[in-house]
Amino acid sequence: MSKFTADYILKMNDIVREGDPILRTVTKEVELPLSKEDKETLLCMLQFLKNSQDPVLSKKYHLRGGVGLSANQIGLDKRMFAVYVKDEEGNAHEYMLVNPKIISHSVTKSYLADGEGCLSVDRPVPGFVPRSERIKVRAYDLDGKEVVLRLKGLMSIVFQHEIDHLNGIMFYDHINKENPFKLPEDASIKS
Ligand SMILES: O=CN(O)C[C@@H](CC1CCCC1)C(=O)N1NCCC[C@H]1C(=O)Nc1ccccn1
Ligand code: NI
Repeated sequence: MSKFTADYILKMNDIVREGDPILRTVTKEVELPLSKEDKETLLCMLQFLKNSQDPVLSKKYHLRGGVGLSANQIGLDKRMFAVYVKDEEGNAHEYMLVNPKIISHSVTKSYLADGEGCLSVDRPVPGFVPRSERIKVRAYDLDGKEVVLRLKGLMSIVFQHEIDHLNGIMFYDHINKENPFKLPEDASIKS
């Protein structure tokens, strides 16, 4: 069994930082049906995100708040990620998915108004990160069942950030070098 069992409390020192080659790796597809080990790792990753957004636990464990986490960010060459996002109404949306593929996307772009950060990047990198405004994703859940998700808004951006990680892409790869705050005409800004 790997270190990342369901009851293992993931901390910031378990998260690899830029410079580690695993972050520039195109991660390997995960075998289906999911092994017990891979299921436990995903549960551990989701718990980290929940802890990181909990006012008490994030302080107790010194966690930076995170809404998504990819397996290569904890050093695993596996095509899987977890997402935990609370929406404006306070409803939580959680996902633990493997072998994701963006099967279609909008021409229109969107950006986070404050740019993006990354738990694997210990420095601010200013600039807009252009992303597809809407995406359709096919992936597999913990039971190995195929899921197709149509995403927009913040969730679409989070999924693109995580799927980028699984392809060895960092958010700042998308920032315009000449003018980091360049906006094409058809962009909508998400705050
Ligand atoms: O690969 C995964 N990561 O690197 C964790 C990242 C993933 C998000 C970055 C932009 C889209 C996905 C993460 O969550 N953060 N990045 C660094 C610290 C802040 C935090 C964050 O952006 N939080 C947030 C954003 C919008 C709304 C609410 N909270
Ligand atoms: Ni990241």
